[in-house]
Amino acid sequence: MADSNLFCISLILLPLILLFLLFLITRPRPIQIPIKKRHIFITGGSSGIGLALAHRAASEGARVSILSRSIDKLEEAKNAIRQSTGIDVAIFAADVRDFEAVQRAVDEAGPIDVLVVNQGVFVAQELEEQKLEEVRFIIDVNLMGSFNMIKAALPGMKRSRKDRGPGSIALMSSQAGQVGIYGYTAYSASKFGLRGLAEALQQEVIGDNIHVSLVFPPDTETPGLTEENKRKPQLTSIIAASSGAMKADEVAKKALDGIKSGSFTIPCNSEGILLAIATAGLSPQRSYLMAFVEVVAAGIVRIAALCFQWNWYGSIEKWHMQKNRKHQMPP
Ligand SMILES: NC(=O)C1=CN([C@@H]2O[C@H](COP(=O)(O)OP(=O)(O)OC[C@H]3O[C@@H](n4cnc5c(N)ncnc54)[C@H](OP(=O)(O)O)[C@@H]3O)[C@@H](O)[C@H]2O)C=CC1
Ligand SMILES: CCCCCCCCCCCCCCCC(=O)[C@@H](N)CO
Repeated sequence: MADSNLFCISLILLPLILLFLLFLITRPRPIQIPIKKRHIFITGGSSGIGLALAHRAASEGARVSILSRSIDKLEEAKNAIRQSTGIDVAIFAADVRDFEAVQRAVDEAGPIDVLVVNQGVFVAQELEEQKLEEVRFIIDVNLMGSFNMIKAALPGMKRSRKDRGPGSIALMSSQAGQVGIYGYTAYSASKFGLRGLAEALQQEVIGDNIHVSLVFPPDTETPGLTEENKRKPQLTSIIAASSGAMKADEVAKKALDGIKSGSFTIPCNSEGILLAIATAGLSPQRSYLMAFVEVVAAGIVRIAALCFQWNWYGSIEKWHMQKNRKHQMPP
């Protein structure tokens, strides 16, 4: 009897002790990043997720700047945002691969409070089929382009922090930046790279009151995805379907809410929450409640992850079998 009482008490007490311990140690400390009346600078803001973010930020009362290459698409985006919100956004035509051009845009735009590094290109293909040129293009735009953007914006962001409150740098990764997916060797590498960049950068800029976020969307309905789908290995589509698809505006809402609440990791759907727990690793965590979930769910989520791999390798095996069968058929 006494034994079972003790068991019941520890069943309640142990989680509470763990929760309290995590409350004491989780770092960095929680932060709120206001958006209203602040300058938000969005790369790749002329299309898809970036455009949806620009819309939202403008309607929430932020001063918005968007940057991308095509001036026509920028003008079109500006007009669309003006029509739906009555607000004018500033537009900057530059290629993120060109540091000088990016620097000029940043200087002209003025002090940035929230930088959203969202530009990205994606061409899914088996590495054996993909030209090295295309690999380099993906790494250059997604990873080096993000370095260029941050290098250009950071000095101004630091300088203006004291009188302008907390700043934020948010990077658009992808669920393919949490787990490698067939057809995404180059793309996954570029997005995994962003995580290393973000984790290291957060330690470097916390002292300047700048807070880093990483957004991990699943497939999202955008002009970019439509283009990608024209030429995508079947297995890439099958595996990516494990996480379903979202609308650009839904992703933009998750991203903006995550940025405002200062989250380091921003998942976008329920599979994304599982992925975030499964890949928590040594990433910073501001919420002791999320830290609690990560600790308690780690084992079971690893089992779920292994089930997903089991399912994916099953699809790969089946696909190879079908391919071989086709090859053996007489003409
Ligand atoms: N859609 C999806 O399924 C998912 C997308 N993501 C990520 O979200 C981000 C946005 O994707 P999405 O909205 O679909 O993409 P879109 O292709 O719809 O838009 C991409 C934007 O980036 C700009 N851009 C592309 N290359 C450059 C460059 N070299 N310099 C400056 N701007 C550039 C484009 O304008 P322009 O071409 O005129 O330069 C455009 O504004 C990307 O980082 C992507 O990897 C993550 C998960 C899923
Ligand atoms: C522990 C359990 C985990 C469960 C969930 C696993 C699901 C993973 C699916 C990954 C999908 C990747 C889509 C990439 C989208 C993208 O970035 C492109 N559309 C852009 O090209």
